Amino acid sequence: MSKKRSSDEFIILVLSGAIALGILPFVVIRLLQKDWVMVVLNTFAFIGLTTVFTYVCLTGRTTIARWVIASLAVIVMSFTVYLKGYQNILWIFPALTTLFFVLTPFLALLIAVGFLAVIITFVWPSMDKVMALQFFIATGSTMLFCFTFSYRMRKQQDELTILATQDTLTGVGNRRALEEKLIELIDLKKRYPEQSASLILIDLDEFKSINDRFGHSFGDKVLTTFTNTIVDRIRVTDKLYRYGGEEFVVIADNTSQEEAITLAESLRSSIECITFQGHCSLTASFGVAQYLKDENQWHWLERADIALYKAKESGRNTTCSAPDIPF
Ligand SMILES: Nc1nc2c(ncn2[C@@H]2O[C@H](COP(=O)(O)OP(=O)(O)OP(=O)(O)O)[C@@H](O)[C@H]2O)c(=O)[nH]1
Repeated sequence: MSKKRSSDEFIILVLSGAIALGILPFVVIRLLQKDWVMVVLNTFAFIGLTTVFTYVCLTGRTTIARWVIASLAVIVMSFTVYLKGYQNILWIFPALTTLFFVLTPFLALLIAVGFLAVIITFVWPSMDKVMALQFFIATGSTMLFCFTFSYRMRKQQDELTILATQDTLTGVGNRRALEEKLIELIDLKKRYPEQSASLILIDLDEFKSINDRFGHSFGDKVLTTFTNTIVDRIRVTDKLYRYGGEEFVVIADNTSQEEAITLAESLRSSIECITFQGHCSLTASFGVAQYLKDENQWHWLERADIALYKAKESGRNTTCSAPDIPF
């Protein structure tokens, strides 16, 4: 089955693959010229980059790969300019650009400035004033363009991630974020089956009547007050998600069924205490389900939903436990 690659993996694969292919002709040329030091240096870069390419291809991991590419770019280019002098200065431009592709903008800028400082010490004696000016303007503008581009791209990426995973009204995680978190958590439970995790499905009681009596925007305010109350009460490691209109899920990692019921009961009491300018009070029903070995996220949610249904049937403003139906 073919695996969809992330844009991160794609960038690293293109960079490592393209630079390795670009270096290969120079390994051959330096061999023919019997320039052994350059043969070793270029072969080192070629092997490093093909190793990165293969590693990312097989594992999909990019963190180490980013650092290897950045280190190779800086080390190999510094040695090349040191050995070959000013005639090889052109190569520092792809090296500078690479830094901004693989590292965060500020880190790339810091390393790029250090890298250029090293290069300048090597080429300074062979530069006249005009050449030096050309060098500063060309490298400075390259860094400025790369930094601006990379900074904007990262900001947009962060904004898109928030848009895709956050509920716009309440600011808690949305259904998509919930599904991603459940898949990640189930993967973790498969590796560490001795650790528990529980889901608390929460549904506000008679919320339609709040909307009908006080209006939709008042209903919106009730929803945000409710989520703020829950977020304040749960641990930082627990997370709240909006599952649907007035339905929410708390994921409590490392929490057994009994502990989750205690948590749900304390959340239920906190919600009961909220009053809205004397207009109305709020209650909610809770369904609690501890993760069962081998079940998937849908089965887990379905069991929590059965418990929630039981809570609604028992008269609302109560907490019920999910049945242990094996998957
Ligand atoms: N204000 C507001 N209302 C919403 C939002 N999303 C869903 N709702 C409303 O939530 C109400 C849910 O109504 P029902 O599904 O009948 O549930 P309920 O009235 O809470 O009754 P029970 O769940 O049986 O206790 C509907 O009136 C929806 O319009 C929202 O983002 N803002």
